[in-house]
Amino acid sequence: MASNETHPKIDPNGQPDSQLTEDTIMTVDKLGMKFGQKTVFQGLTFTLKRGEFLSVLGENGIGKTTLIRILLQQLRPTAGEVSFLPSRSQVTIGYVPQFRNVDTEYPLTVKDFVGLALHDHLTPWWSKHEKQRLNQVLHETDLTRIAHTPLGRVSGGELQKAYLAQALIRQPQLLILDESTASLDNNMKFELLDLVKQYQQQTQAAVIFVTHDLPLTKKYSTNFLLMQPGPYQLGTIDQLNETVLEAAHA
Ligand SMILES: Nc1ncnc2c1ncn2[C@@H]1O[C@H](COP(=O)(O)OP(=O)(O)OP(=O)(O)O)[C@@H](O)[C@H]1O
Repeated sequence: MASNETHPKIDPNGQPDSQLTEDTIMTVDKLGMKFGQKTVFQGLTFTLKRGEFLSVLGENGIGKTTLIRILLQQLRPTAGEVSFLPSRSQVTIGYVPQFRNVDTEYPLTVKDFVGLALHDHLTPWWSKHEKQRLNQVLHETDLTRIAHTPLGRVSGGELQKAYLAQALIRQPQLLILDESTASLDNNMKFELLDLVKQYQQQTQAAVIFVTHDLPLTKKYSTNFLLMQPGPYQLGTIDQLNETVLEAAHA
């Protein structure tokens, strides 16, 4: 777990946390994004450390998914930069999307679906080592029992676990969840995040969790980033109080 001493105090002016440590996995420096004339955010500066669980909060349309798409290099920012340490190629990123229904006729089994993430391209076989890793991740995400069930027949919670298993199979150092618990029932939300936390504790991975869910944020996060129309706020989770949230209408 990252030490609180290296984290910024609540920062209403968006000042950078300049304390790079050997635990730092990512730096975001004066990041800005515009679509045409519309500025989504600007001057976003923070660092992410191994073992940190950062919840990204903020009202609809404030730019949370845009930030994630920049981190995933799906979008190029209009200002500033994101750097990974020691380098982008040495940081594996896992991504769990928002829940979406799968066609009930979707033919792949849970196991085949999770295994898709083993390769960047389709291959007809898996190596012995890959089969072991696949079985291990199915076990860790509690999917062994339904490994041979077609994905179109599983519940919403099981589907999200399958996406999580896909994201974990390459043992990412950074795991990004973009509203991945939305639409799940309460028990399932906690179950999914328990699995995330378990992985994080085993590996010291960093987690970025985009959410509107405050109970989950408070239970699992070490830190928060609150995006809002004025200056954004960063802080440790014990600094996330009602005043901060009310000010942001989050
Ligand atoms: N490709 C795009 N082209 C133009 N505008 C975009 C594009 N992508 C996002 N936007 C706009 O950028 C703003 C931020 O969108 P974004 O999806 O990042 O918000 P969000 O905080 O994730 O919202 P929500 O909580 O509803 O998911 C919105 O006004 C959105 O319409």
